[in-house]
Amino acid sequence: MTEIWGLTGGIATGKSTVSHWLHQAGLTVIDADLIARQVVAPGTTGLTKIVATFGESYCQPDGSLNRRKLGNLVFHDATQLSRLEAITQPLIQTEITRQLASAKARHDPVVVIDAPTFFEVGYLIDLVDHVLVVATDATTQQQRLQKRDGLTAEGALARIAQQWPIARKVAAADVVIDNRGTIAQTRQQVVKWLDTNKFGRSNQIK
Ligand SMILES: CC(C)(COP(=O)(O)OP(=O)(O)OC[C@H]1O[C@@H](n2cnc3c(N)ncnc32)[C@H](O)[C@@H]1O)[C@@H](O)C(=O)NCCC(=O)NCCS
Ligand SMILES: Nc1ncnc2c1ncn2[C@@H]1O[C@H](COP(=O)(O)OP(=O)(O)OP(=O)(O)O)[C@@H](O)[C@H]1O
Repeated sequence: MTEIWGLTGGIATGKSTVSHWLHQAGLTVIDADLIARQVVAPGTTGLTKIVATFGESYCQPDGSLNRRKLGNLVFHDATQLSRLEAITQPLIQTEITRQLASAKARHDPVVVIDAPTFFEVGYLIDLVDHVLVVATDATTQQQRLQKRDGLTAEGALARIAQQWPIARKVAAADVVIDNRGTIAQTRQQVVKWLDTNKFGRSNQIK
């Protein structure tokens, strides 16, 4: 029997950091952000549809998607974000469902679906047994996002505004990892969660 967990949080609250440790500990991780990139790689129908919808100017000279330009458009305009999601979400959903079926067929004991818009997309909640949320306060979130992605305050706040507020995600969580402190403090909480549930090998986390 495969136990399935959702892993989510707000943009830049630390999902990838935690997800990386869960992978190191031997859990099967389905990474929605990675899948979202794969379904719009050069040569895919996803990219063809994006170019047909938003225009050739959203492609770089090498034929790949101009992610920064498209991000600046859709994260400032909810209508444009909906148009993009209408293209990408069905493709992402199909691939997540396929990877989950493979993991179940292999009898993987624990599968984690790591998705930033886990609650927002609606369908993922029905696939999992429990949800783990990685959270920070709003100021820390904004500071880390600006630093990581080289964004202005306005650019960071626009991206944060496209998701559920982090407090709403925390309220909907079964387990919350508090990532306001140091990386070491967060790692300690993840190790405790793994050990308490007897999931994977927490001593493999680096
Ligand atoms: C708009 C795009 C091209 C911007 O690319 P960029 O490389 O700048 O960002 P990246 O994809 O790494 O995402 C960074 C973060 O933005 C946030 N984000 C991404 N997509 C969305 C969305 N549809 N709604 C709200 N937040 C989002 C997430 O927190 C994500 O972790 C890209 O985010 C995209 O294609 N988004 C639509 C696909 C999607 O819904 N992805 C979420 C996976 S469930
Ligand atoms: N406890 C921490 N202390 C300091 N920096 C941190 C901490 N946790 C994460 N970071 C940094 O904050 C940034 C955001 O973390 P991360 O990329 O893991 O977030 P995310 O939730 O996966 O973001 P996204 O939604 O954009 O995919 C990264 O640059 C990461 O190195």
